[in-house]
Amino acid sequence: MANPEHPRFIISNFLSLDICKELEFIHKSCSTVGYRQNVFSTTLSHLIATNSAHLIMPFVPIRERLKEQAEEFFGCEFELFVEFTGLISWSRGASIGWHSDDNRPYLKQRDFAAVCYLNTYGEDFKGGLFHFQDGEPPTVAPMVGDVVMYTADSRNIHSVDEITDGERLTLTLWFSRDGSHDEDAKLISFLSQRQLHLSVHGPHSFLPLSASSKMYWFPPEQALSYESGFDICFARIQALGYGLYFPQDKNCFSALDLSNGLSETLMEPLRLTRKVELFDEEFVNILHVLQVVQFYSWKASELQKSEHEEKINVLPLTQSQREELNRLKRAFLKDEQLAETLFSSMAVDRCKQNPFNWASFSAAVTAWEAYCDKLGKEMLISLTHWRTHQSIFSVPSSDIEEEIET
Ligand SMILES: O=C(O)CCC(=O)C(=O)O
Ligand SMILES: [Fe+2]
Repeated sequence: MANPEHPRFIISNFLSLDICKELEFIHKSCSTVGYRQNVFSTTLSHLIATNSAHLIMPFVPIRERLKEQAEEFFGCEFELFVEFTGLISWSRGASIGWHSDDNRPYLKQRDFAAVCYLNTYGEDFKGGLFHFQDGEPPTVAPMVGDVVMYTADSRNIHSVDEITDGERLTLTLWFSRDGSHDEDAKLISFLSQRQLHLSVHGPHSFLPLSASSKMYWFPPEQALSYESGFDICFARIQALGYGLYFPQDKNCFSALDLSNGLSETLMEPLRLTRKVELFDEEFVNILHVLQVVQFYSWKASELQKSEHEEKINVLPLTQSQREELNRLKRAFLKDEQLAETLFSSMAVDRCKQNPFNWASFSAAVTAWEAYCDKLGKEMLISLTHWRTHQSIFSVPSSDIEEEIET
């Protein structure tokens, strides 16, 4: 039973390293500007809104296990509801002072919090220690895979120190006893609207689409003028050592219509470059490129071990293409220093272990499609069960396989 004065728990190694990496891949390819300064977030409804609903699948078993733990630990007689699920990253400069999680009139429905750490204090970021104002333990140093759970009321006033380097990443959930705040019901209704026309056997479109390009400009108050700051997708691609290039014929950058929004341009088809080379395959938009490059980062060591037969289309960049590339960079990374401060990784050594090569990158493009296709099928079958039960849960894999076969 929980200590009634400060009901809280820490569970070590709750999530495997692999699932933490998968959630990092999802966040780094789908996040938008967050609700606090220097914070970025990925919500499940945002995944649905950007045609990436299949990416909610990895969250399903985790939400289920966390809810069970919360019900058991906090001795709930009735079932709890997940009120919110989101990936949240904190970059340099982000922090939060003493607060309880239900401290606003519109947050009163929050009864319990679960914060899962997806990376590690001291290794992936500096600063960012979690403190409870009273009781034990006074401090939690985030460790990949660990979870801290606490009641959202004033018995668990807490704070997070300012991040001073790297990026601190969490999966954060809140639970409510009040069924009218059930996130599942809202997500199922949204999914039904978006997915109804898709069939399990038909061709899938898992290519990401933008909800609103304004959500990707940092800082958000500059998203109307684009005078300073940067596009967060562009910055993440650049942080991994790539550049972007628009095929000249279609979207001539010099003819760009700024009144339409600078970031709108990034929703046009484009190509990827690295150093002095152009990868001669078209991506539908920047979100597509971002998912593939983040997928490659996640899977690089696996992909480099396997043999690749495919023919790889890589061309040397011409002088005029290089100039175009730099022009784009100046437009989308107005403040390159700020982008580097927020997104540069402390764990550079990991990249050195997996030197880049186009053959394994090409294999990543194919592997990413297979990954999305598999999750997409699972999602569509699960949705029929979720609709029946008005609840999001893991449908047994035997049921899913049976329905894919028939
Ligand atoms: O990330 C954490 O450790 C806690 C964050 C927090 O307190 C909040 O989001 O309310
Ligand atoms: Fe909090």
